[in-house]
Amino acid sequence: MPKTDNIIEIRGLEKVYGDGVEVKALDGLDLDVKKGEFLSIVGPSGSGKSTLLHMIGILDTPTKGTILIDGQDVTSMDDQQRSSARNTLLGFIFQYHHLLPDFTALENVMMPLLIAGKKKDEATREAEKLLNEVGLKDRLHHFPGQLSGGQNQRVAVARALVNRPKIVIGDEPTGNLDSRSSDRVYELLRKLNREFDQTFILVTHDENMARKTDRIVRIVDGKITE
Ligand SMILES: Nc1ncnc2c1ncn2[C@@H]1O[C@H](COP(=O)(O)OP(=O)(O)OP(=O)(O)O)[C@@H](O)[C@H]1O
Repeated sequence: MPKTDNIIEIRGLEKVYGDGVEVKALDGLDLDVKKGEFLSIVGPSGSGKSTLLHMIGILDTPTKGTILIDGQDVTSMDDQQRSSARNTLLGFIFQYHHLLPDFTALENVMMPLLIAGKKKDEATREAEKLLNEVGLKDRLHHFPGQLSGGQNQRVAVARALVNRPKIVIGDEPTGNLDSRSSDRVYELLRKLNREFDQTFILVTHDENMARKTDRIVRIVDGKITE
């Protein structure tokens, strides 16, 4: 196979939902994403953006087509390989990835590091650093129930990024945030993208943010139009 600097290669991707009334959410979609690219996905409601993100996140399987992530065909993996690829390659900034209510902001962000086997001191330091960067230095020991929606979202952003996944995917990562917090989160993602050569793929309705990314991929009716 020829060597490529693409971290993601998608070919002929199709997703059909439903038995009875069928909906073709993705309709033969091709997409290459370069390592270290910062990409935004835009398009009208129902065009297939979240479906595509779920496929890239190895959270759902396509009806047809292939997805290569970091050279591995994730569409031919069994469940165990899929979950291992998900844990080692990907970070998620999704609204439904809830924080654990009985743990503080700091503990929630430390969790992925502790699971990965890091020492508590080191995990604490790294989690504190990221929480500081998302502007929550003075909320480390608050529980999710004591934080606002936007603050919880920033905790979730810190948690998704803390173990430096190669690819970070986000569905409206700045959706609940005011423009100042939203800019701040974007700047943080950009900084990590440059420092650690992490690849970012974000679905967004925020044209302002989309314009700042390296490339805008526009989806209409399950196909890429530009
Ligand atoms: N689990 C499902 N079962 C059946 N149909 C689905 C399912 N998920 C999505 N769809 C349909 O697939 C199409 C694409 O949905 P998708 O959520 O990917 O769109 P989207 O571009 O993310 O929309 P939005 O911007 O509104 O979030 C829609 O017509 C939707 O109704």
